[in-house]
Amino acid sequence: MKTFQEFGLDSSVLRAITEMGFEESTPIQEKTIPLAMEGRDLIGQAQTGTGKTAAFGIPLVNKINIKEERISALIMCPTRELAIQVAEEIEKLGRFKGIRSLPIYGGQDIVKQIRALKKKPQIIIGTPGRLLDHINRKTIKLDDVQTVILDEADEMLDMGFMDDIQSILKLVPEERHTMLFSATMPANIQRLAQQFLRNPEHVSVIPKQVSAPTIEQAYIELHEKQKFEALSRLIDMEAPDLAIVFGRTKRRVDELSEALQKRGYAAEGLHGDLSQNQRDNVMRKFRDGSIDVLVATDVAARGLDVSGVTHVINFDLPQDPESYVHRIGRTGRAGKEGTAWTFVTPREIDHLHFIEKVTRHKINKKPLPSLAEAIEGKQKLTAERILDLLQKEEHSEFKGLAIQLLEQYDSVNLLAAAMKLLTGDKKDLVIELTPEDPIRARKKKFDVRSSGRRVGGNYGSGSGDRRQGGYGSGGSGSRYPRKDGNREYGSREGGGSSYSKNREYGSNYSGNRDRSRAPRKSEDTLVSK
Ligand SMILES: Nc1ncnc2c1ncn2[C@@H]1O[C@H](COP(=O)(O)OP(=O)(O)OP(=O)(O)O)[C@@H](O)[C@H]1O
Ligand SMILES: [Mg+2]
Repeated sequence: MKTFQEFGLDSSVLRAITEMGFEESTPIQEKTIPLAMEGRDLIGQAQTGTGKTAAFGIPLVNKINIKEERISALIMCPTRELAIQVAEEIEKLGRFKGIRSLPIYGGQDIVKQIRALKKKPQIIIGTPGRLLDHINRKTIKLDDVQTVILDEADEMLDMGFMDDIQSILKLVPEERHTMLFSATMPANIQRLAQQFLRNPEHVSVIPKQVSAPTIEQAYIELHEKQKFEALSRLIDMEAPDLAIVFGRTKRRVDELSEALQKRGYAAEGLHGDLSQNQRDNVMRKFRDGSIDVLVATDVAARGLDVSGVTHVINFDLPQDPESYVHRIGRTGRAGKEGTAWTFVTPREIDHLHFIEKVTRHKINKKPLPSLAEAIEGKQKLTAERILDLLQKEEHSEFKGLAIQLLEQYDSVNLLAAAMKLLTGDKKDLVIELTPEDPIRARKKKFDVRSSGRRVGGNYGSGSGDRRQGGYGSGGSGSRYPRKDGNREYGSREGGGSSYSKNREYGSNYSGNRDRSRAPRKSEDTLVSK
């Protein structure tokens, strides 16, 4: 791999890269940085957690003229959390150069944003809904934008952001540098690329499989009713540092996070019906480790980079292979190991096979963890906690009492009783979750296709165009059942502006659906029951 010195970057940018602890470039960075520095439009695809943010961030900050007092670059992201995170990375990369960057997303006080915009940032990192809102208010002008980056481009398309992106890009000069990035590039991304990019270079570093090889993947076949018990056993057994548990709907996430709390786990939920404050709090607690289980809808599936996530558990099977790839990609990042477990009900097995086929990776079956294994795991953890405290020598105030007790009781029994108390077993607490419908795949046409030319390592699950706004608009062709207004396929963002209202997902907009994801065409492989 190349070192960053070899790219001919500005010394202030190199300094920032060094401070961030990056020694060598990752494969996607090695390929895209030189091309981006030449100003080539490109589509960049690489596995989750392999540094795509810096792959576009480094050439971008390198290029920005700090004397510029107008917005010269725009990065668009599908969710607020991702916009915040990407903005932080850009900030880090640009700090020695003195670059001004600003995240702009829904749910945050717009007046505050307008005030921050007066400081003349050169780079804006935003979610489409709120960006449009500012454009409409004329608080953001795009006439001088020279570079546009769409992070998680396929997701933005899939969420029905196409109109918003089109409206935004119409206001950006045609003479510009445009780049798209994602770990997954379904064939329909071609349409977006044709429209927005000029003679793009396809850069793909997807070796054989779409998911990072550092992720150990397994599934457990079980019935809906067994899921909660299985989850708590898994957590006890595996003792994750940090885990993300994905649920299908907001209701699921609420019920599940509450249930986990009742059982004594430090868990909280994240979905698009929470206020931005709540969302920020949950993310902060997860990042600093004050909670260790994040229960989330697909709002957390894309792009989020939290170090220390050792486990991803798909409590509910994801809707499509892309979602699977991104969800499990929250672990096993930057070369670290990770484990991804997926719960599959018997009726969903076909869908799981479809995911395996499209992602070109066999997912091994594992047995349901037994109660004995769970207990053993929990006991081990308790012992570790005790030994940890012993080493830190933070227990002196209990020594007097310990001596007294040991004079009267047997030491083994005493310690065992203390451990039982510490282990805090609340297994007798009965938890009942509202069941979710199974996801089912259509029997025929499991072929992995793409329309015409492949986009890099495209695995082409979505061969058809996805119409916009199909879901929730009353059409009968939706592949998702409509009866459950609680569904969320990833909270997207919206700014509460007039045009984004009926597609507002991220804020407190009361619509149950978080996004109007379009149905795939009939020849596609996924359908609802
Ligand atoms: N050259 C590098 N050396 C070491 N670590 C790096 C390097 N580049 C990026 N990283 C780190 O790797 C992690 C993953 O990077 P990033 O979030 O950009 O991945 P990604 O490819 O965008 O993943 P996703 O597809 O999930 O969005 C981050 O913590 C980032 O700081
Ligand atoms: Mg990313």
